[in-house]
Amino acid sequence: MPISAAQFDAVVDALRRVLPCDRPADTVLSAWFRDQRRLGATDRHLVAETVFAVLRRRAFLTALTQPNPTPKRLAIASLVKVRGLNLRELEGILTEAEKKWAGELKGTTPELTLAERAELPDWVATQLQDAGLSDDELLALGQSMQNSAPLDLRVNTIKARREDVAVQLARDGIDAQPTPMSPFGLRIKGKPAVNRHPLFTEGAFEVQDEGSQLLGLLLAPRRGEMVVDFCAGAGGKTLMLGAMMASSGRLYAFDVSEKRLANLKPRLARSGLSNVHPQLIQGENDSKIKRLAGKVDRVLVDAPCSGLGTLRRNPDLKFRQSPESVAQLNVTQASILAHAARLLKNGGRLVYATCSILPSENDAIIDAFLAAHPDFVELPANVLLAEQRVELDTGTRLRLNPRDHGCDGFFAAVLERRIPKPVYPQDAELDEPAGNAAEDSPAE
Ligand SMILES: C[S@@+](CC[C@H](N)C(=O)[O-])C[C@H]1O[C@@H](n2cnc3c(N)ncnc32)[C@H](O)[C@@H]1O
Repeated sequence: MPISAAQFDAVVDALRRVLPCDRPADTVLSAWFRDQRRLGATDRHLVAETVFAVLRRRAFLTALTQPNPTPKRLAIASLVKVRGLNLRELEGILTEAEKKWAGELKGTTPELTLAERAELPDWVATQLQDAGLSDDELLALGQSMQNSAPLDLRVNTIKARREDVAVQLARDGIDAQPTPMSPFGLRIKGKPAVNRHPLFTEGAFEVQDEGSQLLGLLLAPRRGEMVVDFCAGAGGKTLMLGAMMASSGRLYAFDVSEKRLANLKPRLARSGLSNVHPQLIQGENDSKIKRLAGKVDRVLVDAPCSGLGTLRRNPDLKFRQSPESVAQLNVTQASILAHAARLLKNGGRLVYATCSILPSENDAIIDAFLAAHPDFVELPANVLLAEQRVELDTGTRLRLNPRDHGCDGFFAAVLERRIPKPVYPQDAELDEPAGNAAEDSPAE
């Protein structure tokens, strides 16, 4: 479809705002859209698609537009080389010189390094290669992150059944197929505005990547249990855990961000759950947490991370993360895990998860934790998923990526606390008390 001069100008202006990558691209773009009242839905879609295409293929497009990778030239190169528009479709937009250059682009293939072909920063490619990824694997992983992500829903099982939601959506022209792995998931064809659908406002489903849903299945919280979602954010996973507990027991949603917890409130209201207790904490050392030590059945640590597994949705993270920012995150991740682990009673289960593909945020954190905590053992994720009838075997630790699993890049390890029996009976009282889950509260 041809693109109009106004649409093209909008793309270039939006790119100018987004490309410095000093703030999240989706935040910058949303703010920019708020000021562009004259743009209709089709224009906005085109602008967003083109901006994100440039971010996803920035190394390739930058090489093509040397020595002058301006927002305008990046936009032209993206439309011609990534989207495949022909020059007729750009008629009336380009100057004669730009038309000539765009014509030459058609037959140009720039020389790229392996990391550039994978569209990954050098330091990320190096970490992955050091962890054993071959050139072909690195390339395939990087390329799978260059597509846009599908739209997945998680059906709220306390309000609806997956089959019924799919049928109702189909009646409204939305194609929703069961996700291949998660028993609660639906994958939507295209990008319809599902958050305006009555089933969404009634709380029958939430938007959630299938990979996220698998983390809940690993934790497998049960009715009546005491559960902590340590890094609950806006509650994507909290709501799933609450539904898995059939709205019974107690589910604490901790986070240090007041704003994110505030975003949980309307979602919680829609969900119909009555077992969720959001708690703002000052950090992993907060006294509210200490009061729960040794009393909790299950803890989810969805740790703050680089987000490098979500490059399909947030391609700007490649330019906003660095070895230094990841090193800082590693310190926080290890500290959160160590503090969260103290909450568990004997036999309790903890899932540590990230949406990162970097070994330093994943295996390195778990290996160091296990070496320092002999009272924890690791449970095999593949066996736990098989128990939940999920056909997926990535070994002892869960490792998801868009190339092999069609969902975002996720990592998870499952730990169980096994406090050794005291050798001398008088030592028994030194153990942390098992506590009565439902009656203990961190805040009161
Ligand atoms: C990956 S996000 C969580 C996403 C959320 N679980 C969801 O499913 O929507 C990580 C969260 O950790 C929170 N966080 C950062 N430092 C923390 C800390 N010391 N203790 C608890 N939460 C923390 C951040 O505010 C952020 O909301």
